[in-house]
This record gives sequence, structure tokens and C-alpha cells, in this order.
Amino acid sequence: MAYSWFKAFHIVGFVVWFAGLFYLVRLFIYHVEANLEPEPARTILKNQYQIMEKRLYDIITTPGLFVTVAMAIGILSTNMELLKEPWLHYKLGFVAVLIGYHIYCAKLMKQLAADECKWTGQSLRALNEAPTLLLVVIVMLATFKNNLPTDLTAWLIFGLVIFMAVSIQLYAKIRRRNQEKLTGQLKEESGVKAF
Ligand code: HEM
Repeated sequence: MAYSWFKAFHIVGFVVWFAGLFYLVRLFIYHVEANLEPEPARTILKNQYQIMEKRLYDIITTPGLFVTVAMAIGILSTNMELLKEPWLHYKLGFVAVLIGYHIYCAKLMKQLAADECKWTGQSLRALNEAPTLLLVVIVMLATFKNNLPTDLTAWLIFGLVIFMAVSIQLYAKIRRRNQEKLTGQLKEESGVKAF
């Protein structure tokens, strides 16, 4: 019974953790792109994003990490034999990368607050795909364990995930380009009218 409780809240924990990580880097994108706005909108937006990022990190994302890890320790305490499983060792490797990403997000948040962030909106969009790949791999390992499928279906699903990530990036690029064109046109038109 304890095992099921721990597992249920292990799943709740990582859903919260990932929701936080995905939204956090989206806020970073808006934060960086606020630099393109004229004053006073730029300062107002950047201050607002800074507050939202800190709250999201402290109140949602980091507690999500702690609940996930605490519940995992709970699961392991009910069956220590799990610690000998090779799939768990691989999973722990990917979770370590995920924790590294989580810590790097805190660094980015500080750089953004100090106006020292070198990342562009486009590169942050690409960075935001990293947890998607980790999510897929970790959930696959937790589900299939030592029998991770390597057949055609598995490769097709993996390809589909990569395809979706690339399509989202391309769609965002096209949409931004169209928006820039429209803004340019509107500026030109208002310039002609003023003249
Ligand atoms: C310190 C980090 C973690 C440890 C030590 C850990 C360990 C475990 C263990 C021991 C189980 C039970 C497996 C079994 O009953 O055979 C489990 C289940 C599970 N874990 Fe984790 N986990 C960690 C992080 C994560 C993360 C970050 C995710 C998601 C991205 C995740 C997804 C899952 C899922 C979906 C299950 C349920 C699998 C099933 O139904 O058997 N875990 N985890």
C-alpha cells in the first residue's frame, strides 16, 4: 500500500516539476524579448517577468523536484532490490542531467535579473525542448524498465517526438517573421500618415 502512495505522489511530483520547468523557460523567452519593447513597457514587463520567474521557481518548480525525489526514496525504501536494477541506474543518470538543467535555470534567472543574459529568444526556445527529450526517455525507462523497446515502432515514436519539437521551432520562427513584417508595415503606414 505504501508503495502505491509513494508512486502516485512520485508521478504528481514530476508532473508539477516539469510544468514548472516548461513554463519557466517560456517566461525567460518573454523576458528576453521584452528588450525589443519601447520604454516604459520594457522596464514594466521585465520587472513583472522577474517576479513571476522567482515565484514559479521557488513555489512550484523546486518543490516539484523535492516531492519527486522524496517519493522516489519512499518507493525505494519499500523495495531496496530496485537499487540493483540497471534501468534505474540509467534513469538516475538522466535525472542527474535534469537536475543540472534545473540548477542552470536558476543561473539564467539571476543573469536575466541582472540584465546579463546572453541567450536570444530563439536559442531559449531550442533549450526549452531539452526537458521534453529527458521526459520521454525517463518515462520510457520507468515504464519499460530493462526491456526498453528498440524495434521499428519505438524508433518511429522517437522520430515523431523529434519531428514535433522541430516543427514547433519552425512554426514559432515563421510566426515571428510574419509578426515582424506586420509591425514594419504598420510603422511604415503610420509614418506615411504622419507625413
Ligand atoms: C531521483 C530521481 C528518481 C528516482 C530515484 C526514481 C525512482 C523510481 C522508482 C524506484 C520507481 C518504481 C519502479 C518500480 O516499481 O518498479 C519509479 C517509478 C516511476 N518513475 Fe521515477 N524516479 C526518479 C525520478 C523520476 C522522474 C524525474 C520521472 C519523470 C520524468 C519519473 C517517472 C516515473 C514513472 C512514470 C514511474 C512509474 C513507473 C511504473 O508504473 O512502474 N521518475 N521511479
